[in-house]
Amino acid sequence: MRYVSSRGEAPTLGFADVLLAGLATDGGLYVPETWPTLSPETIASFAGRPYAEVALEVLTPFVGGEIAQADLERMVREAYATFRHPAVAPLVQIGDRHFVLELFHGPTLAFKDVAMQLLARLMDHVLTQRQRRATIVGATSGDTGGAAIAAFAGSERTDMFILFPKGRVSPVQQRQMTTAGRPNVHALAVEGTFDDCQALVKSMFNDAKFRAETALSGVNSINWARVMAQIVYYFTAAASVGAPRRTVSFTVPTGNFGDIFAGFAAKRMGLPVDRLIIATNKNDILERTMRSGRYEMEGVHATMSPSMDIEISSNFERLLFEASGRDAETVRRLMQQLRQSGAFTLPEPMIQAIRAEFDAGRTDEAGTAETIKTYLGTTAYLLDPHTAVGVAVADQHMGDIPMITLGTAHPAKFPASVKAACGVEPPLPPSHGDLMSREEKFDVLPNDLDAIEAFIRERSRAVRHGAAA
Ligand SMILES: Cc1ncc(COP(=O)(O)O)c(C=O)c1O
Ligand SMILES: N[C@@H](CCOP(=O)(O)O)C(=O)O
Repeated sequence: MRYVSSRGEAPTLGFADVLLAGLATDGGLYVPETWPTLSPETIASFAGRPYAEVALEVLTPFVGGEIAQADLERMVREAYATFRHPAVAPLVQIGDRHFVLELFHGPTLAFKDVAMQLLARLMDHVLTQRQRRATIVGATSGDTGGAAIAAFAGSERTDMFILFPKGRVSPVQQRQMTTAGRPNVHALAVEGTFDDCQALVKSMFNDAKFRAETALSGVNSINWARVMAQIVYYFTAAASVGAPRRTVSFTVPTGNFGDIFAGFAAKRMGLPVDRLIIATNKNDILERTMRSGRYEMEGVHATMSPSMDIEISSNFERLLFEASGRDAETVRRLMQQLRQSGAFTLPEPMIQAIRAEFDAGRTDEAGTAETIKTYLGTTAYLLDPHTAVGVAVADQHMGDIPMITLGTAHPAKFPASVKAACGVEPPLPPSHGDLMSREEKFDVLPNDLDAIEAFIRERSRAVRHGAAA
């Protein structure tokens, strides 16, 4: 399996290089050169099978033989053994044909653990084989950071720097990043929004000297391996409600478009998916794009679903590549317009191609709170605010086909918002023990590329020096 960049000007790479590269050198995102497919019999066989077994089957074609099968199998098994639920990603029925796919039973209570637990093992494996180290940078609106720090803390081959928007994550999310107490992980509170943090990360990748000098790598969903690992649960969920015999739809609480793009990938691989529904909060740029065909930034609003407070939805670029018939020149042009003017208009055939497979909906703060309260009252099911956005939008799109809404976070990550919505304050699971009383350690930095690069250079030198001493 080879991977190509959505902007068409970076070298074609194999899996291990894509894993370490993060962003392509032309600023684009890697996608598989061709989509592997799974037969209906294989998909049917996934029902009731252990999650790790299904993961191995879905992931193997993407790895393309670059990691020995026995090693891949061991890493997959170990990654999913960290989950508290034996099914890893169980389905819970909340309506006649409506299910929530609970993706929050991993170490940090959000869907990011599903990919991050595997990504850390894959990266360590490849770095060990190559006798090298990497500096990992990541931007987070709350969940990616904690999941990455939990997965990489103590890794001897990586120094990790996570940029989060100061004051815009929940206290639980912040503490998951700031209390790890490991010398190789660093939480940086940036004076800005998630989009600023993500732009800083992309600028570091586009700074060729810094990238080479620090052996830069990334763990956001710009890294193909993140999206790849997220494809698996679309198969397990659909198979357990009758696929491929039955078609299903998915509603996905969306921000950076990584999770829903994984659903698109599952469909390309042969999963019978009817609609992929983009659910947005007040930050509704994708919902507006679906209506008008114009992607236009207006500024980010802080909401009770903070992990979705995003306007530059990175993985939308992967969809643009597909919807343009893999026309990298068109993608480059649209991305340049976005950089220059904060907007672009999709050519009509592209927006039509997207509308053929995707729908979109939004809900505001009142709608999110109302959904939490209603579902607690009618089904005794407690939603986190992100999943609630998904459930509210799914309810706008219910038809005869089973609907699976992705449950992206545990309500205990957002206790204040959940309590305000329904009066119940969800407790943290025992695995989180003393999280709220541990000592926090983080640095506050300006939204300034030079300052952040200087900080990273200085800190990773100090860590390496300390390790050598
Ligand atoms: C809890 C939660 N829900 C939904 C999202 C949106 O997912 P994506 O960015 O893959 O669209 C995120 C952040 O990514 C998240 O942390
Ligand atoms: N919502 C995310 C934002 C980063 O998304 P990613 O999937 O690209 O890592 C978060 O919680 O950090």
